[in-house]
Amino acid sequence: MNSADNAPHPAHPVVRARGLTMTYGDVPVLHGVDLDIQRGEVFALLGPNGAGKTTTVEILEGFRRRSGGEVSVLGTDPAHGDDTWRGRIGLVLQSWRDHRRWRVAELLHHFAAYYPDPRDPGELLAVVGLTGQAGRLVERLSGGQRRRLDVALGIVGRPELLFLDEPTTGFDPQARHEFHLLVERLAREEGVTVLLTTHDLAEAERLADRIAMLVGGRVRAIGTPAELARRAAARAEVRWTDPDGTPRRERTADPSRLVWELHRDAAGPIPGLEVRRPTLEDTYLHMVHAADREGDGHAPATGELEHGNENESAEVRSA
Ligand SMILES: Nc1ncnc2c1ncn2[C@@H]1O[C@H](COP(=O)(O)OP(=O)(O)OP(=O)(O)O)[C@@H](O)[C@H]1O
Repeated sequence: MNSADNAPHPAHPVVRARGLTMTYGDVPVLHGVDLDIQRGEVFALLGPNGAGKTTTVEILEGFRRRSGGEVSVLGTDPAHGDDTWRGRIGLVLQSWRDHRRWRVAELLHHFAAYYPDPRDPGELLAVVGLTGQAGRLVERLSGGQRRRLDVALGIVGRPELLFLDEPTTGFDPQARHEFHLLVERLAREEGVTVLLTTHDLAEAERLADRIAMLVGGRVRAIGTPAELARRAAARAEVRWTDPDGTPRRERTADPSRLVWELHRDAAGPIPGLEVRRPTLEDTYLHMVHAADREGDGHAPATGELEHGNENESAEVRSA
C-alpha cells in the first residue's frame, strides 16, 4: 500500500483507540483507553505522574506493543507501521537524542535529507528562534534552546501528525509563548494534527481544542477546556468580606442572584467581592482526588465523574 491508500478519510479520525490496554509484566497500567483525534485538532493528554500518558503515546507512535485493544494512526495499526507511515509522523520526545557534536544547522540539514519534502532548514531555524545559534555545537545550547531544536527536528519532515511529549519543559515564558504560536500555526494553517502531553494546565487550556484527562490508566473526562472546567464544579464561587471582617465564600449555580442579595442586605458596596468561575485546574484536581479515593473504595463511578458530580463541588455557606 502506498501512503495515499493509507491517508485518513476526512471523516475518519487521525488517531483512534478502542479498549487500549497495557500491562508491564503483570502490572496493568492502561485499562481500556478510547480516543478519537480528528485531523487538524490539537489534543492534549493530561494526567498526573504515572497515569499512563507516555505509555499511550509510545503505543500510538509504534514504539511500544500494546497488550490489547484496537489502535489506528493515520489509517494504520502502529504495531505494523512502515517507513512511509513513520515519515508522516513527527516526534518531539521527552529525552534528548544525543547529537552533541553536531552543529545546529548541520543537524537540521541531515534530518531534512531523510524526508521527501522537508521544510527549508534556514526558515525552520527562524521559526523556532535559533537563527543566531545555527553554527553552534548542540552541546553548547541551553536546555531551552535544545528543546527548540527538538521541535525543529520534529517538524522538519512536514508531519501530518505531530506528537509533543511535554514540549515546553525548560522553556522561558517568551519561548513558551512563541512555541504556542508555532503549534497554533501548524494546526490552523497547515492542518497538522497535534497530540500533546503536558503537566501545564494553562498550556493545555491555551492550545488544546480538546483535552483527555488520564488518571490511573483510564480516561476520566474528555472535552473542550471550557466543557471540562464546567464539569466537575458547575457552581461558581462567590467570595466577600462581612462587615465584621469575616471572610466568606459560597458555591452557587446562580452567582448573580447571590451578589444581588448581598448588595440588597448590605445596602452598599461589598468589600472583597469576587466571583470565581470553575477552572480547568478545579476539574483536574477533582478527577485526581476522586481516583485516589477510588483506590480506597470511596469514589463515584466513572460515568458519574464524566457527567459531573454536583455534590462533590457543592459547598454550604461557610463562615
Ligand atoms: N518500561 C516499563 N516497565 C514497567 N513499568 C513501566 C514502564 N514504563 C512505565 N511503567 C509504569 O507504567 C505506569 C505509567 O507510566 P507512564 O510513563 O506511561 O506514565 P506518565 O503518565 O507518562 O507519567 P509522567 O507524567 O511521570 O511522565 C507507571 O506506573 C510506570 O511506573
